[in-house]
Amino acid sequence: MPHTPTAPVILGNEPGSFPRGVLAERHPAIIRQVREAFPYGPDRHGALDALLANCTKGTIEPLPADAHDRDLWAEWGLAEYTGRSWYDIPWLWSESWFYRRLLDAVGYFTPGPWQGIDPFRPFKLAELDAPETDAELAALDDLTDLPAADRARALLHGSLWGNRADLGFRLSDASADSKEAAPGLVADDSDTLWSLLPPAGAGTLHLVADNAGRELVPDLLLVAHLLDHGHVERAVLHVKPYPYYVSDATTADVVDALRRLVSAPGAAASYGRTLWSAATDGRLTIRAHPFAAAPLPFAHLPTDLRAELATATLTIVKGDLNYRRLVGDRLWPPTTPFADVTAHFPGPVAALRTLKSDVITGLDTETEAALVAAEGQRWRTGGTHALIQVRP
Ligand SMILES: O=P(O)(O)OC[C@@]1(O)O[C@H](CO)[C@@H](O)[C@@H]1O
Repeated sequence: MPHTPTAPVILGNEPGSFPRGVLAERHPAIIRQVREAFPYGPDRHGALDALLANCTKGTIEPLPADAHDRDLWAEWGLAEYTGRSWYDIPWLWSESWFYRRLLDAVGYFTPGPWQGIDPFRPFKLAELDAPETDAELAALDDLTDLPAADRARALLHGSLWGNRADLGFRLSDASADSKEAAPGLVADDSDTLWSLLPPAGAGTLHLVADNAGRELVPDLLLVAHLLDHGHVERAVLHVKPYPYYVSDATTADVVDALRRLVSAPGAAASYGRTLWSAATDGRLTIRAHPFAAAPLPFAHLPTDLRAELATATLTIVKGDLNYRRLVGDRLWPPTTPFADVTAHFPGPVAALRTLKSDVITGLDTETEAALVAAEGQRWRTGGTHALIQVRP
């Protein structure tokens, strides 16, 4: 019998816990920011007021009878959680539900003037247009003279640390921008990662993207390098089908990032052109599967997506939320082997993640002890540590 490890699912009801803070403070802050960012009329303000009351004090309510995705949410457990407090059900579920309901409140799915308007777009664009993005793109010129393998490693680290502070994280943590990245990684399987992506590889990379802007740009640069240097023949970029977790990338965000790259000075533009032509000839495809915004762990991948990922040479899973979905949003003992908790995944998988929630696996005993001695449990959520974990 294979060993199937398990641990308590994270809920939002533990007083003083990080998840409870997200439900009780971060979500109201996000409602406030979105409200202030658009000239919504009284109907939208009323709907945002109702959501604020519901998500902090109310219970999970059914979707309207004509909701386009009623069947999906039924499959994803809505009936089981209806009538229960947002705090008492799996945190992963209530967070996804928040973004789904926020989009309802701003009219994203309703025929009318606000249909399809991304409520997070002003924040995403501000980041893409920021001087820091210019500086990051200009730094690519310095990589040009490096041997290709060193450039690849630098781009891998760019993609990893690009995850450091997503916009949702920054809304409730004013110091997130100024935090120094810890020098070391808490786990580093990058040698295994490179062994799965040798030069002259003929396979397909799947990259499950996380945030737009300053995370997506380095993700795209890494993909461009891997395509350009023949590590893979094709790449598939998985994005969200609708705005989610404030800064998660959608197709529109990929377009913005690509346009930013091709119009940049210096080396950045040639990465952009590589990607643009790969998209044009089918070597780079974008996928926005509904399951990308599902409130469930990847152990519940639907059949079509499971079959697709089974053919991948490697799937790179970016970011904190995708890590939670990959290993299961549970309070694992930190030394639980990463290979055990990802055994369900249909092919080789790599996680690139900065640590922004309680979930962690795959640490060795010494690393965990050193982190606890230095920081108590703050290292789990502070966004200053990172990992590269691979299950071949
Ligand atoms: O997936 P990302 O962008 O790296 O992080 C998402 C995040 O900010 O949102 C969750 C709390 O809302 C946490 O899992 C994590 O801190």
